[in-house]
Amino acid sequence: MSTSCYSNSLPLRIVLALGSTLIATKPHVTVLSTPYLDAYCSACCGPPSQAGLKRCTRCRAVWYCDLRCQNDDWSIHKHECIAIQRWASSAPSSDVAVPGDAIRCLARILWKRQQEGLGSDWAREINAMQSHRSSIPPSAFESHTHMAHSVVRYMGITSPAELSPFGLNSAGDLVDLISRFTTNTFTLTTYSLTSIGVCICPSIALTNHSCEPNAVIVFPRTAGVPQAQEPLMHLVAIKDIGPNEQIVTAYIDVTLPRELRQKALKETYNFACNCTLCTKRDAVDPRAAMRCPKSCGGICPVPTEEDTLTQCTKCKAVVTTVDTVLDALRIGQEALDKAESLQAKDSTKAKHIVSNMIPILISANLTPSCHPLLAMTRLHQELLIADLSTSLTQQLLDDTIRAAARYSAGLTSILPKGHPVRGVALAELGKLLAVDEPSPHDDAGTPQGQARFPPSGPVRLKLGYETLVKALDELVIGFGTDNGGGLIGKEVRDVIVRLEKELGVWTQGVKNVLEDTKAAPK
Ligand SMILES: C[S@@+](CC[C@H](N)C(=O)[O-])C[C@H]1O[C@@H](n2cnc3c(N)ncnc32)[C@H](O)[C@@H]1O
Repeated sequence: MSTSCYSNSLPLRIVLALGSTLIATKPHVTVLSTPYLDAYCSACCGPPSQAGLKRCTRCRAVWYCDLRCQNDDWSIHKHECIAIQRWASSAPSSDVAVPGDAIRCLARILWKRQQEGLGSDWAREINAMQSHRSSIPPSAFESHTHMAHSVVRYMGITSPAELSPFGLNSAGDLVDLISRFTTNTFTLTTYSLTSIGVCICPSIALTNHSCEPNAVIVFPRTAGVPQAQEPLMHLVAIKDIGPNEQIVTAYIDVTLPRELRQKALKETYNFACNCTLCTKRDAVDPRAAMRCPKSCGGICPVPTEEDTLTQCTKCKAVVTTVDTVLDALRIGQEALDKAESLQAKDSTKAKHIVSNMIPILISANLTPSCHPLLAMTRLHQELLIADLSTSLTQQLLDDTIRAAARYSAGLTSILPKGHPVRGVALAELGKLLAVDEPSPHDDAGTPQGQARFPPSGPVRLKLGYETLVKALDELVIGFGTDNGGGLIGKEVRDVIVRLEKELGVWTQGVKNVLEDTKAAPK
C-alpha cells in the first residue's frame, strides 16, 4: 500500500527491519485512569520504588515517585490540583470524587496549550490531529457534548469568554477538540502491557490503522532513560517494512472477529476498515473457528445467524450442532461482558461466571483462538493470577498454568511472531512454570502419552525455561531489539538465568546420585 491513502499518513522511504524502533518520543499529555492514580506516578507513569509513592497533600488524589517528579508536573498540576478539589467538593459520592481520565486529559491539553502558547509548535501539532467534527454520528455528538460540559465544569469555566485563553472561540471548538481527542488518543500501558491510562502523541497519531499491523506502540521503560523523559512511547516494527509501504498500527483489539472490529472502528474512529484481514474471505479466521465435528484435525468457520451451513475445510464434515454453537457464542459474549464489568468490583463472582462458561465454550467445539473463548481465557488467567498473590496452592498454580497455556496457544494462531501481546503471554506462562511448587506431584512412571499438564519437578522447570527463551525471542521484537525487549525483556532474562542455575543444580544432583550409585559397594 502506498503512503498516500489517508491524508496525513506517516510516510516511509527506507526498509525497516522487524524489531526496529521507528519513533521513541514522550507524549504531549499523559493521564492515569482513576483506579491507577495511587499505584503509579502521575509524572513519569512508573510503578513505585521501594520507598513508595508520595501523595499530593492538597488534592490528595495524585501521587508521585518523589519531589523531582512532583516538580516536573507542577506547572500543569497546579491547575489540575484546584480543579480536582473543586470537583470533589461537589461530587455525590467518593467513587466519583475524581473525574474520568478523558476529562482530566482534555483539561491537561487545554492548560498545556495555554502554557506553551497558542502559536507554539506544541499547540500546532495538537491542532493538526485529525478531527471528525463535520461527520460525527448523532450518538457520538451527544457524548462529545456531555464531555464538553464536564470539562468546562471541571476547569471552573463559567462563561464562553473564559474559553478564549485556551484557544477556543466557541463551545463548538471544544467539541472539535473532543473529536480530535477521541480519534487520536492512545492507551497508556505499563512495560508489560497493562492499560493504566490515556495519552496524546500527535506524531505517532499519524499512523493509520490495519487489523494486520506492521508496527506496535509500547512503553518498554528501557534501562538508562532518565525518569524525566518517561513515559517514553515507542513505535516498533513487528514486520519488515519495505520502501513505500505504509506504517500501520492497530487501533483496536485485533483478536476480535471482523464484525466486532468493524463496529469498534466505526464507533470510535468513523471509518470502515478494508485491510487485508477484513477483506479476505477465503481462509477460516481463527478468531471465529471451531474444531471439525468428526475430529479429523481440521477446522470450520463458526456458524452465524445468516450463514448456518458450515463444514470442515479438511474432511468436509458438516456441523450439525449449529443451534448449540450459536447459543454458546451468544451466552459466551453476555457472560464475558458481565464478568469484565465485575472484575474489579467482585472478582469472586467474575471468576465463577468465567469458570462455568469456559467448559461450555470448549464443549461447543470452539478453538482456543475463537472469540469469546480467547477473551474469556485471558480474563480467567488474570483472575487466577490475582488469587495466587493471596493463596499459593498447587491446585491454583496448576489451574493458572493451564489457563495461561490455553491463552498462549490461542494467541499463537492469531498474532504474528514478535507481537508484544504474544511475547507477554508467553513470558507470563514461563514465569508461572518457574514458580516454586508448593506440593509437586510425582509424575515418575507416567507413560508419555498420558503425562499430565503441567508436569512437576525438573520437567516443569525445563518447560518453563524453554517457554521463557521463546518469550524473550518474541519480546526483543515487539518491545524493540535495540533495547533488548525493555524492562519485560530484562525480567525474563533474569528468570532464565535463575532457571539455568536451578536446572544446572538438578542435572548435577542427578549426576551425583548416578555416580554415587555406581560407586556404592554391591
Ligand atoms: C489517528 S488518525 C490517523 C491519522 C490520520 N489519517 C490523519 O490524517 O491525521 C485516525 C483517523 O485516520 C483515518 N484512518 C486511519 N486508518 C484508516 C484506515 N485504515 N482506513 C480509513 N481511514 C483510516 C480515520 O479517519 C481515523 O479516524
